Amino acid sequence: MNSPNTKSPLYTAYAGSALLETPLLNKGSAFTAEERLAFNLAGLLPPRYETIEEQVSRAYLQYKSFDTAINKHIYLRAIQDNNETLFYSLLQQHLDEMLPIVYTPTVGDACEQFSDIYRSARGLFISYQDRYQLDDVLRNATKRKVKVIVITDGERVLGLGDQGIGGMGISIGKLSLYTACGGISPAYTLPVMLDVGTNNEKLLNDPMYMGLRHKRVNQLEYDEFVDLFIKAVKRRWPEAIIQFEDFAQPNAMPLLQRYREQVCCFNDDIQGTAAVTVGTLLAACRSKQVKLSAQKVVFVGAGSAGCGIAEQVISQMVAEGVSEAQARSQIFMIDRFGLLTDSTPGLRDFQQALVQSSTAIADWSYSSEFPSLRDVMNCAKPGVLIGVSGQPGLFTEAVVKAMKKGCDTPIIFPLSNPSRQIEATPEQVINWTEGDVIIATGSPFPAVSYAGKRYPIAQCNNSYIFPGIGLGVLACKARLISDEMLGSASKTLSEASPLANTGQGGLLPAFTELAALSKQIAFNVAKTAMQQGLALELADELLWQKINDNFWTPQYRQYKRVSA
Ligand SMILES: NC(=O)c1ccc[n+]([C@@H]2O[C@H](COP(=O)([O-])OP(=O)(O)OC[C@H]3O[C@@H](n4cnc5c(N)ncnc54)[C@H](O)[C@@H]3O)[C@@H](O)[C@H]2O)c1
Ligand SMILES: O=C(O)C[C@H](O)C(=O)O
Repeated sequence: MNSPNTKSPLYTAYAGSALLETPLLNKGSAFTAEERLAFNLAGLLPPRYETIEEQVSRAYLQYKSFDTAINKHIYLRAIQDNNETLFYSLLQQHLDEMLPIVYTPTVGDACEQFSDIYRSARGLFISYQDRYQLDDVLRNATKRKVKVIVITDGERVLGLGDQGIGGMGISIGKLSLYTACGGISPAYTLPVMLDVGTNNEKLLNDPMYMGLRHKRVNQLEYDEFVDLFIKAVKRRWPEAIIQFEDFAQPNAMPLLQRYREQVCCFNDDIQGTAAVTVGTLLAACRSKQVKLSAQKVVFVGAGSAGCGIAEQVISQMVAEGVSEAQARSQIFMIDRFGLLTDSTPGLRDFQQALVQSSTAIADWSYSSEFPSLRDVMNCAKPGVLIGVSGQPGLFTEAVVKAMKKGCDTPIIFPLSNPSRQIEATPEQVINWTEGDVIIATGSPFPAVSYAGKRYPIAQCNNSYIFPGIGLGVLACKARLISDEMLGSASKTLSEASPLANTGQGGLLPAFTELAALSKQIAFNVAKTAMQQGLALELADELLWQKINDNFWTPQYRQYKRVSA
């Protein structure tokens, strides 16, 4: 299929009900009289011809008639499975209102209830049983070229743990954002769920559960399966970007390390999160007129996201001129048992470089084996606090007040998703700091009013980053995705901060500006890839042209009939 975005007519052999049942092609009541004749649609549609704007108005009315977020989600997914152009047109016109329905927080409910609310299949469910027929499975997916794959095994969905096959909701949701915010045509995207079983007893005992009903396969079996999948993708679509999404901690980093030099891939929870958080931190520091390298930064949750962000913060501090040792000494990672130190047992590889030395904290006073979050607040006096634990309520009033006592205008980012897993709500943080705080969350929260002032809440979510990275990689045909390319996305985001640029407005640009921002991120990411020899050398003008050519917008094209 040609890019559905070009103005030329689209030639298709589909006709009659097959055409109406193909969501990428279906126009419903917008098929013209001429098309209805040419494609044997007479009698299959109500007589009136409608524009996409009229269809969007009706769909929005219907959307509004649902009271609960999950029912709205189910309704939108049904439109997506019926008519993708209409779905994206509707989403684009109501982006602020509908992103929380398509994506976090509602996507968390959709994953938890995946088998209960299941209507129709989308994407590829590849089960462990299919491991020796992956070429056939990928061939079944689509005849088209696939450019972006979002893959999950559903083991750590947001902060909701193992959701087994329900993780597919995340792959679908992320790809919806690739299209809505990064302009990647839905024709070229593929959500994938690798079903290796689940350790979630509730799901294993649920008669509705649609995934494999056994515990997750062992590590050797798992690694072999993922490897077979990556190799099969390489054979079928050698240029596709693979985005790893919501893998649990024991697999997230090892998979990234194993494949990042072999295929064009990235892990959104490690690298996308690091890029968006450093970009947002830079904006916060700029609006406070301080340097990130002058801050002590505390993380609650030393997992994939926390350690990924920490390493990127260190790189940024080094870029600002401090030594790596100095930068590392300013990072405090807290996990279940307290601060990670060089005497903490059982640390994972990626946590070991992020510990505090026992000598550095020798004069701290604390009562348990390792300093608690509160102890760290009192003793280190950090300027930045980041929550990526998936555990609600960890930023207590005492913790936030202790932090405020030790610094001016703390920067506090409770990033755990979905909303109900957040470490402290924006309202709590603003009350406890008496409004003297810079805050960003991972899920959307409404603005807070405090003492006559309105505080918009920035959503420091990966969705600011990955659509632009995908668009840039596709435009320049980058072979790999480097840390520098992610750093360039971060910098572009920070430069777009209304608060840092003007002293007013949100810390991050509105989601409605994401399409323009994604194009700018794409451009800068592609330039970095070229400088590193990872992509085609293109003149700026040609690169912009490729970005714009790749940017799909939801408009109907005129169809012409070709015989089958
Ligand atoms: N930008 C974003 O919005 C964004 C991006 C990525 C992840 N997240 C959120 O961050 C959370 C973690 O994601 P992850 O990929 O790092 O998961 P992970 O499982 O790799 O890490 C979570 C870590 O938190 C630790 N933890 C659990 N309870 C704790 C406690 N009481 N105190 C301190 N630490 C505790 C765990 O031991 C683990 O190391 C999730 O809720 C996810 O939704 C948000
Ligand atoms: O999915 C999101 O909203 C961000 C992040 O990938 C997460 O896992 O929370």
